[in-house]
Amino acid sequence: MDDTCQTVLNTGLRGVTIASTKISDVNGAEGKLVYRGYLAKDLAGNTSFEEVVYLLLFEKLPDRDQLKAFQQQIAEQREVPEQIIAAMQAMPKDALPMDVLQAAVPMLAAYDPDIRDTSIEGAGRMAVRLTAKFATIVAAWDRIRNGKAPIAPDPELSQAANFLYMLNGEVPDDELAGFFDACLVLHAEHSFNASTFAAREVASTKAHMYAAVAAGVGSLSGPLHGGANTRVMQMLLEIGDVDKVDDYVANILDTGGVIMGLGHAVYQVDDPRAHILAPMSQALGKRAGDTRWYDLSKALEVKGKAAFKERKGKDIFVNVDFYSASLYYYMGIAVDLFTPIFAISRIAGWTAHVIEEQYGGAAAKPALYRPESDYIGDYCGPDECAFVPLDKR
Ligand SMILES: CC(=O)SCCNC(=O)CCNC(=O)[C@H](O)C(C)(C)COP(=O)(O)OP(=O)(O)OC[C@H]1O[C@@H](n2cnc3c(N)ncnc32)[C@H](O)[C@@H]1OP(=O)(O)O
Ligand SMILES: O=C([O-])CC(=O)C(=O)O
Repeated sequence: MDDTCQTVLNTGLRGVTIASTKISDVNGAEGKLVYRGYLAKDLAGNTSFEEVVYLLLFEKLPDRDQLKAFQQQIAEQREVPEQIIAAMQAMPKDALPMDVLQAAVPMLAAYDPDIRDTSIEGAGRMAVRLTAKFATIVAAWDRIRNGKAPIAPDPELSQAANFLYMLNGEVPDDELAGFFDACLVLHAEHSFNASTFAAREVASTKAHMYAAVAAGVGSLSGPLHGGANTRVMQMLLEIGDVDKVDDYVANILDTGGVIMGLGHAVYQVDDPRAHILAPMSQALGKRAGDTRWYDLSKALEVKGKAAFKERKGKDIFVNVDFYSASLYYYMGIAVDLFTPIFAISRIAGWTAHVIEEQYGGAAAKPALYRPESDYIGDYCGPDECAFVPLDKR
């Protein structure tokens, strides 16, 4: 390894700043999340997902006319080529939804008329297409795997309401659509999280947007990242009852496991998004006349935090995936769709970051991410091993 390199071995790059960005800021100490200067908590519930996509892509909030035109642009791009739907119909019905979504990304690239256009305008059009179509793919897959025909998108509906409509065949009421919209707003962007970093790393090679986004989807699927929301719900279902929380927590910590939805690589306080998601989960529980999953989440938060502190002598906090789980469950969404739902929102952040990576961020950086590694493998004594042909080994 080059002596001039800063050594941050096996730290997962925690605390290492690798590039500047104008897109978002995560203040881990204060628990603040800012999208292009605006607090995400001020945007959720007060703006639509489409407004936030516009903000992330075009660096400012739209005025009324700009928003109307942008909503129309998104609505016009929601249809997915029938060949891709046919390919999905040919897939095994038990395929993982994140695999299906990831597989659809290069297929979408094959149908994108701008795929050879390297201009920033072309990238912007690709970003809009991907954002519009992700929701259609996720909803279509859920229907296909359940033996139902996909529902065509309704251009009159918002991205949030249209997703729920394409999933269930029913237009959601305002409260449900509003809550789902707020979820999309809250999941849209989070600086250099693992999946965005993966997307930016691919974009740094000058590969096209779809190649970068496919990497982002793969990274988001992991249980330590976006995949945690599905695992949180599986954990709640496994516990099943508030009375069993103590035993569950003790057992998981005794066996070196992790409580899904707790802990974060950056936040040293509660994730600010959890404070908005939790009351929405509680409200939907009340509306359903069954607050069990919210109550169980709350008990798990309290007891999990206390047990962690007792054992490790330090605090742990809830992250975005903790309360989104019960919230989506109350919406009647299949548990393994929670992470694809994260993706139908985070696509906005990924595409904004790909554009920033390729067409200019806040400051110049070398085009290609290429860190060093420390070789700790074998040599044959002081020298490299002498090669032995196959038939002499
Ligand atoms: C959208 C998102 O990506 S948000 C994150 C979603 N992921 C999860 O909810 C999965 C559960 N959480 C975790 O695994 C972790 O908290 C992470 C990966 C998210 C962040 O981890 P980091 O801050 O890097 O901490 P790290 O994994 O190094 O853990 C530090 C210590 O806390 C422990 N710890 C961290 N999170 C948890 C948890 N949820 N439950 C129990 N112990 C935990 C670790 O075991 C480790 O203990 P040790 O020091 O005795 O080895
Ligand atoms: O920032 C992270 O490490 C994970 C996260 O919360 C997100 O991607 O929303």
